[in-house]
Amino acid sequence: MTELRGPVRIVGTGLIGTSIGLALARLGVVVEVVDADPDNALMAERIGAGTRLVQLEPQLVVVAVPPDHVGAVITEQLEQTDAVVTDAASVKGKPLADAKALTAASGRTADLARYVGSHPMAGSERNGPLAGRADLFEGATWAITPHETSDPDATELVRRLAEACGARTVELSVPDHDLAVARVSHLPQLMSSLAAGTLVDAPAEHLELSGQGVRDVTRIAAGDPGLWTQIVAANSPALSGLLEQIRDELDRLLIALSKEETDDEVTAVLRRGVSGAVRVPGKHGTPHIELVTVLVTIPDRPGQLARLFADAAASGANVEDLRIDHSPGRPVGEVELAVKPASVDQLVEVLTERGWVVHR
Ligand SMILES: NC(=O)C1=CN([C@@H]2O[C@H](COP(=O)(O)OP(=O)(O)OC[C@H]3O[C@@H](n4cnc5c(N)ncnc54)[C@H](O)[C@@H]3O)[C@@H](O)[C@H]2O)C=CC1
Ligand SMILES: O=C(O)C(=O)Cc1ccc(O)cc1
Repeated sequence: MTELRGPVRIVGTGLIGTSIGLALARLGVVVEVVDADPDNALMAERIGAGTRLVQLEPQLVVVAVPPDHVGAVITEQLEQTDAVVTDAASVKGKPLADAKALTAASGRTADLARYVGSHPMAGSERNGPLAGRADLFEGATWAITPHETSDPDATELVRRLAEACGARTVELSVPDHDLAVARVSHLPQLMSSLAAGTLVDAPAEHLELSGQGVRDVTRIAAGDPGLWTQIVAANSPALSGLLEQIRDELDRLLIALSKEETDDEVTAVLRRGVSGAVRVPGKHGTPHIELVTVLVTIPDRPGQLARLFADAAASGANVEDLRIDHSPGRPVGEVELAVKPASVDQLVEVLTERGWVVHR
């Protein structure tokens, strides 16, 4: 009963809906794509995320529309089908409250047993079907958020959906989910936007000094302001608490900076940051592991990265993470390889032997 057999109907074929469609279609699941914007549904179909008209009843409906519309679309799909319905919205409290109000108004509260919320914790700052990727959720975490009356079989089917997309699932209550994402997703988005916003009036020659740090901090600021306004507004209670905490710390920092002796307070802020940053789990949801980074200078010529990886592999080191800092106009780039401490000596030795310029 809980096997994911399909058909799966995807309502909303933007970045997330198209990526889910591509992942399922790859496994041979029949996918139907629906979108309020016919061009987006057509584009999703053309790139292989599903078909616009599937004559069969869906087993599962995935609602991947912006948060403000999710509750209404969930309700509509519960009414029109006998399928299990899930959604992918970045916030779970508001869609559930909207769906409860709408199903109560039409006397169909019992339908909600077939609804189980979910949230894939992967995406990008891009939107629309063309940004979709079959491997977007590979190795990512996917939150499953059953509510009080969700049917356990429905919850299991939604878990199967996440697993079919290559994700690992975590089950959370709706309020817990919203608190968690306020910390790990919505606050970082606002901090990135605030930092990037200070660059709007910066002179071009200041921006020329930009390195990897500012790129890292501002990457997600490029996210769609329309979507993020809906996410932030829907999660305002959880976010307000965190923003008040940041405001208090900013006030303390400003007072410290206005004094002659600022070092202790500034160091305290920076130390707290180090302690928080190491708590962020590593890739594939595994606990954070201590890694050592090795910086390699790489000539800007075709084939150099492939040669570097082959040489790194020859040393026996497994590259756990990778960053390429390549400023346009420079004849060389820097590649940062992160490896386990036990393999770093051998890596540096082999790379140096083979002519690479390596810094630790
Ligand atoms: N962007 C991201 O990185 C992530 C987004 N999400 C969530 O996934 C959902 C979709 O986000 P994206 O794919 O990024 O947005 P998107 O803007 O790329 O796609 C949204 C799609 O929904 C369609 N749509 C809007 N209202 C509709 C309606 N009433 N009925 C049918 N189609 C409708 C739009 O035409 C568009 O094609 C949102 O709820 C978002 O919170 C979840 C994880 C990551
Ligand atoms: O771009 C990134 O790194 C993200 O983290 C994307 C993202 C955006 C919204 C979500 O609800 C979940 C993930």
